[in-house]
Amino acid sequence: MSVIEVKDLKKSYGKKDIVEALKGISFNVEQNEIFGLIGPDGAGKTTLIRILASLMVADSGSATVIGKDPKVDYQYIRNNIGYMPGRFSLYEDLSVKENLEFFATTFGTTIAKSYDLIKDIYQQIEPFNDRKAGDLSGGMKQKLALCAAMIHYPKVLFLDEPTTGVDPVSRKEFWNIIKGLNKHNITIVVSTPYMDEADLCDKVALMNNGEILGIDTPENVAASFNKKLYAVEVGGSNYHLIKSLRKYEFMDSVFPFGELLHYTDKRATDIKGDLKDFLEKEGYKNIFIQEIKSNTEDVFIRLMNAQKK
Ligand SMILES: Nc1ncnc2c1ncn2[C@@H]1O[C@H](COP(=O)(O)OP(=O)(O)OP(=O)(O)O)[C@@H](O)[C@H]1O
Repeated sequence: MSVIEVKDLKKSYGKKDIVEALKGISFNVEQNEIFGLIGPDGAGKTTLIRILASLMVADSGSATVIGKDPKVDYQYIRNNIGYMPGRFSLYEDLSVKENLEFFATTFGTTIAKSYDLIKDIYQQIEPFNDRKAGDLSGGMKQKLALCAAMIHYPKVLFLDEPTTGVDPVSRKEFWNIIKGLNKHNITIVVSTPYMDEADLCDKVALMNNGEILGIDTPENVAASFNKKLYAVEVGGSNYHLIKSLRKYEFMDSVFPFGELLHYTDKRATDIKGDLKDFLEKEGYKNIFIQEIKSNTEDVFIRLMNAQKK
């Protein structure tokens, strides 16, 4: 049996202007997996996590978490899962230690009893034990929130965008922590809008607009891009370059990717020479074209474009 089983889950908001936040989502999460919900703002990640954490009820479909229905056995679910919401939800005017003691008491436990589980993270914030939570840095706040979410030895952890707005170094540290939780037999569902974090998960669901566009290991997702992909650069305005490439009769797709453009062609052959000729005729100089490996973001953009059609 999977730790989480979700089947055709639907949820809408509003009465007049209805927003379909989840349009029939299905997936399973296995024991000890780090399962990533990857998608932009509004994809439905928070709604999904809140339903699974028993904080919201779905309109239809079914879900089980550790074998229980969050709608029915919500007390059991709440006692056995950890939930870290997207926005900092601890008491800003309580100190680090007071916050943790508060959450420990709520679950009938103590910091000492949970120390083995939280120690790797807690040791990083312990020097600030007496500091008010509101005065911690963004990264420290996240670590405190994670400790609080784990204080009762949960079997499943739901982390809703834990790294959003956190600096890159803290983001990396946070992921090291998440990876380290594996040894404690904790199954983790983590949502993120950052595509590069997909590679850190065991399995990912690519979400957009209330739908799952694909579920697989990050390696298989990246490999599912079944076209030759090229990086194109001319050392000038990407805006004009996109406009030129969109005129090219063999253009299949083109989109900005950092400083470069990512381009696919309707032909399966190596088109570097032809494309360079075309761009030269368009008046470009210093043309750089290289075949590259696709990543999760390339696949995501392709799937989103297909979803729009
Ligand atoms: N309480 C609400 N009332 C009306 N619409 C809502 C409500 N909560 C969410 N929505 C809408 O439902 C959709 C899914 O939102 P949700 O918060 O689940 O997505 P998300 O992927 O977590 O994105 P975000 O990072 O923006 O929270 C969005 O269109 C959002 O505007």
